Formats: sequence, structure tokens, C-alpha cells
Amino acid sequence: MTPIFTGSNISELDKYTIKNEPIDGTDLVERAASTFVNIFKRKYNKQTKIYVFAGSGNNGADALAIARMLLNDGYIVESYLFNPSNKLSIECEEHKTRLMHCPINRFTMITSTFNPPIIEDNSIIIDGIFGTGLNRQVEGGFAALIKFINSVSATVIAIDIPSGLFSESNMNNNPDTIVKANYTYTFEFPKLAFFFRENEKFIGKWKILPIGLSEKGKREIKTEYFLVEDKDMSAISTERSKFSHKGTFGHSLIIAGSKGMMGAACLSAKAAIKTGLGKLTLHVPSCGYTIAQTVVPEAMCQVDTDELFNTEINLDKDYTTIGVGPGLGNYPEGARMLETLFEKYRKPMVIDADALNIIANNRDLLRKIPKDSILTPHPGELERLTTFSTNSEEQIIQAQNLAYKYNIYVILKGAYSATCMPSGHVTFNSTGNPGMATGGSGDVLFGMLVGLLSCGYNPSTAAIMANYIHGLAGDIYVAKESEESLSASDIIDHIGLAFRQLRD
Ligand SMILES: NC(=O)C1=CN([C@@H]2O[C@H](COP(=O)(O)OP(=O)(O)OC[C@H]3O[C@@H](n4cnc5c(N)ncnc54)[C@H](OP(=O)(O)O)[C@@H]3O)[C@@H](O)[C@H]2O)[C@@H](O)CC1
Ligand SMILES: [K+]
Repeated sequence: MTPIFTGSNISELDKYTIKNEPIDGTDLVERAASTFVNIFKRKYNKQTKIYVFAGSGNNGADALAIARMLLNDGYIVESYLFNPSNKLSIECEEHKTRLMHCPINRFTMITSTFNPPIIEDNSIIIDGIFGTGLNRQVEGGFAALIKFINSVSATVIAIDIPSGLFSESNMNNNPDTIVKANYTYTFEFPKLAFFFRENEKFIGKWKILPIGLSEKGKREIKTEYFLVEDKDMSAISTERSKFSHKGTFGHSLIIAGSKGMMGAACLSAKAAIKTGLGKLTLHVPSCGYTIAQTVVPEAMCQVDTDELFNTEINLDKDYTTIGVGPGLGNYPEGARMLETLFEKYRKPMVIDADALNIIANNRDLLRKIPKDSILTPHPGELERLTTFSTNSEEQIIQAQNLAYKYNIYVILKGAYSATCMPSGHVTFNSTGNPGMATGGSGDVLFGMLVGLLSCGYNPSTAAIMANYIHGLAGDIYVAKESEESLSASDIIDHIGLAFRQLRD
């Protein structure tokens, strides 16, 4: 998994690479800049007018090196170095000198007043004012500069991170003093701030540019946060044994549905089956019997004595895992049913949707949840389980605390669904698309979790894989059709292709 380091981790790793590779800081900037320029040249032709804004640290050094390389390649570049305190980093000083040696060069160093140029709409601004070394909120002249950049219509490309955005927490930052980039090319790792929805308007589309920082250093520096990518799905590449039988992949139970909500039960059951589980029993209220048997003929049906809701726990088998929640409804007997379930069944289970709402109304149930169970709240459900917050940074902290306190996995669903582990670690998922914000999508994820636990994956692997494959199935569908038309059933229909793509 790609680690997501903090700003101070990154400068530690920077120093480690410089010392151990060995490479000096100036050459590291040169390497970062040329990686950026290679990508840039593929996208923009030499007629594009480029404005480079550089600060006094190494983000500025990157920007000045980029300006030089583009000039040497025949681009039209105008560069501004902002140096009000007359103090440049060693690398910035060196790359300023190199830039000034370029023959056709429009370079200005600003130490006091800045008269902004007229920037044409079809030009590009390269933002290298501040990077991961930002150590306080932006004010004064720099704030005015950032407001100017945000006021023009040119395309803004941020180097490493938009200037003014802190790498981690921006809860107390001023949104008016952060560059709103269209694209962010970030070195080696994504920054934690990229995963919070409030920051999307600053970061735009982002891409990681590998610059070869020390692998040994990366292993030695500890972080709690990771990004899950394709390469992390190797756990599924094992072939199924020829001698497998349906018992090999477990017999699991899903308790779901109520009158008017049988769709949730059926979607989750279908997703579990499509994810490889051996046998499934679906427990539904008696009004759902015909629906379940018709829509999901692969599942056996266990019928509750209540017509409208699930009220009983029937552990007639030693189920491999149990999933509870989709479409249960919120009803008086729900809490007692969950309490009985948690008392009778002590293996990791999957808990979603209305089961989470029932727990939120009966918080004593939290400490009764079997260890290593997986809870899958969306932000609204998390808020009910913890405390009110609309801020996504705060929500991650709340999910982390919940996971740690109750020894469970909490998957906070969203654009980069975050799996918060009992160990305190958090993994962000990288697949999926906005089309997946559709009714039933969560029921499908829930079913996939049941399926993977049933196949014998441990809860940590199941959580990471389910999110990834769920998102990938949605992405495969969108590559053929569109985000607008994506339905939960389309996700289920593409689980098979997602598995196949990961195995190939
Ligand atoms: N990761 C890597 O390995 C590599 C990283 N590289 C690059 O290095 C970048 C990090 O460079 P960095 O550490 O020099 O910090 P950077 O962001 O340029 O700014 C520091 C300067 O800003 C100033 N300053 C800060 N806040 C301020 C404020 N609010 N208002 C005003 N001033 C403020 C601060 O001044 P001071 O605090 O001393 O007043 C200092 O002068 C990183 O993002 C990436 O682009 C690559 O080149 C190669 C490999
Ligand atoms: K920047």
C-alpha cells in the first residue's frame, strides 16, 4: 500500500534520501522537476503561455527548475519568484541562478510590491509558492497573490500541493487563501488532505509523480494512513483449488429486509453470492419469503415469525459469518434482536444500515459487538453513532476512535471510503466514481463483505478488498456506459469482471 506521510515525515524522508542514496537536494529538485515536465509536455503544446509563481522554499525551487526546463524546450514562460524576506533555501537559490542563465528569459524576483501581469484565459499557471513546508496560515501579500491566482480563468497546476493548503489538517485554515488548482501533481505520495471532500475544490484532479525517494526510508518512517491500489489486490490472485466444494467458501447468514425494503435484502444477498461465498441463508420477515425465493433463488430462505420485520435469531447452523442490517427498518424489537445476536454469535460479522441506526439508539450495544466485526456507516450513520460533525477530517477521527475503542473495523463510506482498523491504521480506497452514490450501492458493499469473510479472508483483507472491488466494478460499468445510469444491480453485474481484471 502507498503510505500517506505527514509533512514532517516527508521532510524526514527527503533528508534520509539525500543522505543515503546519496543525492543532493538540488539534484532531487531537478529530478522532481523533470518528472513534472515530462508529463506536462505530453499534455500542453509550445504555444501555451505559462506563468510560473515560485516561493522561497523547495516548492519554489521545483517551480524555477520547471520554468528553466520548459524554456529550454521552447515554451513561452514568465516566472515570478516571491522573496519578501530576502531568504531563499539553498536549492531555491541554486535553481534561481540556473534559470537566470537561460537565454530568452522573463524572470522577476518580487521583494515588495507585485503588479500582477494580465493572464490570458487559455494560459497555464504553475503554482510553486508553498508546498509541504507551509507552516502557518497565509496572510498579507501572499494571501493577495493567491486571491489573484484564484481570480483568473487560466488553468492552474499545483506542484506537490496547492499553495496555502496544509498537508494534513485544514480545519482551521482560511479557504480564501488557498490556491484553487485544476490539477495537482504530487511527489511520491498523496497528502492526507487530498482525501477530505472539503479540499476537492483546491486540489482538482491529482496524480502522483514518483521521484524515487528511498524505499528503505519509507519502510522505516511510520504512518497510520495508506492508499489502496491495484497492486495491493494480490491477495485474491490465488486460484481456487480444483477440489473446492461449496463448503470450502462458507455457509453464511444475512439478516435483512422488512416490508417495503426487500430490495436491500436481495441486493446484499446477490452481491454476497457474486463475491464467491459457498452457501447463503437469507433471514427475512414472512412478507419477504416469496420475494427472496424468486429474486435470489441461489439463497436459502429462513422466515421470521413476524410478518413485517426481523425479530428473531435462528442459529440453526454454525454460520461462517453473519451480516445484519440492510432494509431492517427501525422498530422496537430491533434492539433486542441485535442484543441476542451479539450474545449468541461471537465471530466477526458485518453490520450496516438500519442495524447501525438501532445501535445508535441503544449505544450499550456497541460494546457487545463481536471483536473484529465490520461496520459500514455512511457519514450520516457515523454521526448518529458518535457526535454531530459535517467536517470530513473530524468524521475520520471519530471513525478511528470508534474502531479503536470497540475493537472493530469501521468503513466510513464516501469518495475515498476509509477503512479504520482497530490498530488505528486507516486505508483509503482508490476505486469508484460519483455514479456509485446511488440507492443500494451500500447494500452491495455489505453483501461483498459477507461474501469475502465467508470465503475465509480475514476482516482486514475483506474490508480492503470489498471496497476496492466494489469501486472497480462500478468503474468497469462506467467505462462502457455512464455514471448517470449506474445502478446497484450494475455493480453486482460487474463484480465478476472486476475479479477477472485483478487476476489478469
Ligand atoms: N518530498 C520530497 O522529498 C521532495 C520535496 N520537494 C519539494 O519541496 C517542497 C517542500 O519544500 P520546503 O520544505 O522547502 O517548503 P516550502 O513548502 O517550499 O515552503 C517553505 C518556505 O515557505 C515559507 N512559509 C511557510 N509558510 C508560510 C506562510 N504561511 N507565509 C509565508 N511564508 C511561509 C517558509 O518560510 P519561513 O517559515 O522561514 O518564514 C519557507 O521559506 C515540497 O512541497 C516539494 O515541492 C522536491 O523538491 C524534492 C523532493
Ligand atoms: K504549490
